[in-house]
Amino acid sequence: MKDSSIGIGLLGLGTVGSGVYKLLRENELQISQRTGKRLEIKKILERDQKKAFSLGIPPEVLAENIEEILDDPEVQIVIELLGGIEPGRTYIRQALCQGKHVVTANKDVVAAHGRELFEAAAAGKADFYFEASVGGGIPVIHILKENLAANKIEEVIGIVNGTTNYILTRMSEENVEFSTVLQAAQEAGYAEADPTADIEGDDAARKIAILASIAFNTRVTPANVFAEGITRIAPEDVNYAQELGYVIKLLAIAREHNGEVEVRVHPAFLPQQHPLSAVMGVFNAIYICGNAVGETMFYGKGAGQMPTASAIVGDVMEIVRNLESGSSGRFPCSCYLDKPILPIGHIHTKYYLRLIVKDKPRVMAGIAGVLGDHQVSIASVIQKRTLIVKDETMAEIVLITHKVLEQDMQDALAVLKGLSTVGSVENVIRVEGEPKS
Ligand SMILES: NC(=O)C1=CN([C@@H]2O[C@H](COP(=O)(O)OP(=O)(O)OC[C@H]3O[C@@H](n4cnc5c(N)ncnc54)[C@H](OP(=O)(O)O)[C@@H]3O)[C@@H](O)[C@H]2O)C=CC1
Ligand SMILES: N[C@@H](CC=O)C(=O)O
Ligand code: NA
Repeated sequence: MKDSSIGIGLLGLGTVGSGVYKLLRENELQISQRTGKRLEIKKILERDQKKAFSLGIPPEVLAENIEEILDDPEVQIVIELLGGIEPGRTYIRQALCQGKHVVTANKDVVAAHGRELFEAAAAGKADFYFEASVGGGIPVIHILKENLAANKIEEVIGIVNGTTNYILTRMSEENVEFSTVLQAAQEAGYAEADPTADIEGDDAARKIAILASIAFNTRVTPANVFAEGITRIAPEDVNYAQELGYVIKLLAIAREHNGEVEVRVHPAFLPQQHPLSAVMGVFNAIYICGNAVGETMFYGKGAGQMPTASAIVGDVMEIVRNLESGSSGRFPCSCYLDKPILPIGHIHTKYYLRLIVKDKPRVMAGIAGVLGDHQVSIASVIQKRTLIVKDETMAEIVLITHKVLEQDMQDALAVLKGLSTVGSVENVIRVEGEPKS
């Protein structure tokens, strides 16, 4: 009789790993009914043994080292939830080369070392699934790889970092200090071990690199992605956005233009009527436009123990079904092309500028002159606040520009910062779309 169980090796028993352990136990009957197999965690690699004890895991399940898992013939599936690049990358590669199937949530590793690991999966005729690496519980990887595979994908725009969306939501709804909200996100288990990756945009950059690679069938790595985080966002910017009919979101944007791939992560003014504007808190959403399907959007919790565990166990169950049907390793190295990446200086977009300038005659004319010299045309101006800086009366100026080449905007800003009449350029935020008039 065919073995009725599938052996699993679990690497990491932290936020997500413990969630996977709990989900496999809580939904054991449903999972076995849907796969025809009992999923059994044979070994766990976790250096903080208190986490195992708190879950009532018997000591004999804890592996002394990775070899106990990689060399165990009863371990058919390895779940990597250690975080960071090493040793996860090495363990994943070793498992795949040995023909063990792997599931991970590790976007750092998948984004930076995908090519190497897909080649290892092909060599080992093993499945390598990473649904949890982007959008947490949202099945966006499966949707792009399978359900939307018939489309020429035109653009992917995502709110793909739960920590920063949670921070921006609370800043706009409660006017809470950035540091207070970041601490709350860490306590909730949303943030990375090093939250800099979240707030500086690097986590979102890894995720859009993965999505763009699949959507445009090309290799995009985090090094290709222009990334800017949310640390410069001030309450004034949130209020001006609201007044102008926008919200501020950390957007991950990927488009293909005539064979070139545009891929960037930065805070953006998004019209309040855009579907992504309604995405609040730790929720993520990925808006995908394909030439056949048109506009679609997928929404759910992008971080957190159980939503992420849901994606992990879903991948494990798909691997079990593949084992049963003899279709493991179906995605050998996809024929990824190497399409050129559009340099950030070549994008055309609108900008929000917030400047502190001397409150004197002809100052505005001077600023308009510099912008005009760099083909930057002003669409609207707000000046309603003055403040005293070093005993001098200054005015806060907010400008929205028409679309302009990024390089021209950056050149203009360099000149503006040198003007004696400009106290400071407080913030520059790209604008995506038009608010409803
Ligand atoms: N948290 C979330 O909502 C989401 C997380 N992810 C990804 O999932 C992965 C896991 O995240 P998360 O569970 O939050 O991270 P945690 O830091 O909570 O868990 C990682 C666990 O692995 C342990 N560990 C790390 N390195 C080793 C090692 N070399 N040997 C043994 N144990 C080790 C850690 O121990 P110690 O505590 O001692 O470091 C910790 O217990 C990451 O790649 C993350 O990016 C993806 C989507 C959502
Ligand atoms: N720190 C990440 C966790 C999920 O990938 C986030 O906040 O989205
Ligand atoms: Na996902």
